[in-house]
Amino acid sequence: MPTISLSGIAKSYGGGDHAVKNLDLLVPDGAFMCLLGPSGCGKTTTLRMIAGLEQPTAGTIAVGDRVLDSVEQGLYVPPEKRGMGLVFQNYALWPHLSVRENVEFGLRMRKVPADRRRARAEAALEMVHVADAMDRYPSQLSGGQQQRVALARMLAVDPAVLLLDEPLSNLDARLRLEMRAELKRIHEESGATIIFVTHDQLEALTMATHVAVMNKGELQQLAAPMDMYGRPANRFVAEFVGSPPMAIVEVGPARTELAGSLLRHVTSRPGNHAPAAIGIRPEALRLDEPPVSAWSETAQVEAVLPAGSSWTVRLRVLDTELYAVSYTPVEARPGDTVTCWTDQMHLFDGEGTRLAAWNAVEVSA
Ligand SMILES: Nc1ncnc2c1ncn2[C@@H]1O[C@H](COP(=O)(O)OP(=O)(O)OP(=O)(O)O)[C@@H](O)[C@H]1O
Repeated sequence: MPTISLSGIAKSYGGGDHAVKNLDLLVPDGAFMCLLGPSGCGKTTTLRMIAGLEQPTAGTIAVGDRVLDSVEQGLYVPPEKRGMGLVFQNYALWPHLSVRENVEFGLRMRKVPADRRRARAEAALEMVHVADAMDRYPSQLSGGQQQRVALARMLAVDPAVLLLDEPLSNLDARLRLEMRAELKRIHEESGATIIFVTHDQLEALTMATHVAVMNKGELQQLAAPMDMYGRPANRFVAEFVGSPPMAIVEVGPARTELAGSLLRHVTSRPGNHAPAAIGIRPEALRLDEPPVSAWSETAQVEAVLPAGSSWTVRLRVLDTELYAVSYTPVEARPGDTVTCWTDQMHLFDGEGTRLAAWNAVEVSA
């Protein structure tokens, strides 16, 4: 299926505030696109408009040359004629139908002959690893299995576009992890285009080929996951993507001692102007021997929080608390004085936009 394009899409409900504002988005053929953002940012509304479940109040949605919505031309294609499969957070399986019958349901509606129906349902259930529960009823399955059956029901129809709205939200941590890997495999095997709504940045980073971060109905950035992490377009994306979040140090006129120290380092390099804020990711704040070119300060260790494979350390650096995350064991104890350093900072201007180029300390990711 060709590229899905949204141009100038807006949506307001009953004349109220805009749930989605002037959205331009290209979803390339075969992409795994995650719409990521906090609750209420317009992700679900965007997905529902692509599905045809909501009509935009302005703009155009097209798949290749085929226009699905055009407010200007008064054009609207209903959901069943869009050739897209949908799975929502509250996946409704028919309780009176067996797993197999549930998965065959969509095929039956499309008048697929019985033998082919059976084969495709079985293949889809194999794909999501619930084929052994084929003859059970939904009430006899765990939440995770039900979720997989909902996915199989959609996959059996073999849509070129899969639209998924927080489909893993009801699963426990282990199943979520398993299903993420599963969805990634299904995407690679089927070649389908997937649009996936989530507010979980880890989910987006681990599965997507493209991440679209939204806030307050507006697209903040569209990028490949690691680019988004390494080069966030603005403060919103910088703070939303990454866990623990990036520390942002304001560099206003009444600045903290830490801000002053960072600023001296930044502006000591030729060509660097004073930013309005400086961001440091916890994993970029290091506690080992600093290279000469890095910014460094002495710090007091306030707390060490081991988490199995990583150590989070709360530090007091001059007059400010900062968190460092280390993936090698931290020997320091509370009360110790250590040296912390970084050579990876993100500089933001007064509008919150990340300053594009910052020589010598530009994040390499
Ligand atoms: N049917 C509706 N009627 C009125 N307002 C709505 C409707 N659906 C959504 N909204 C509003 O539109 C905005 C965007 O909602 P939307 O559901 O798209 O956000 P979201 O990012 O998917 O959030 P969540 O993660 O909580 O589902 C919100 O302010 C919401 O209150």
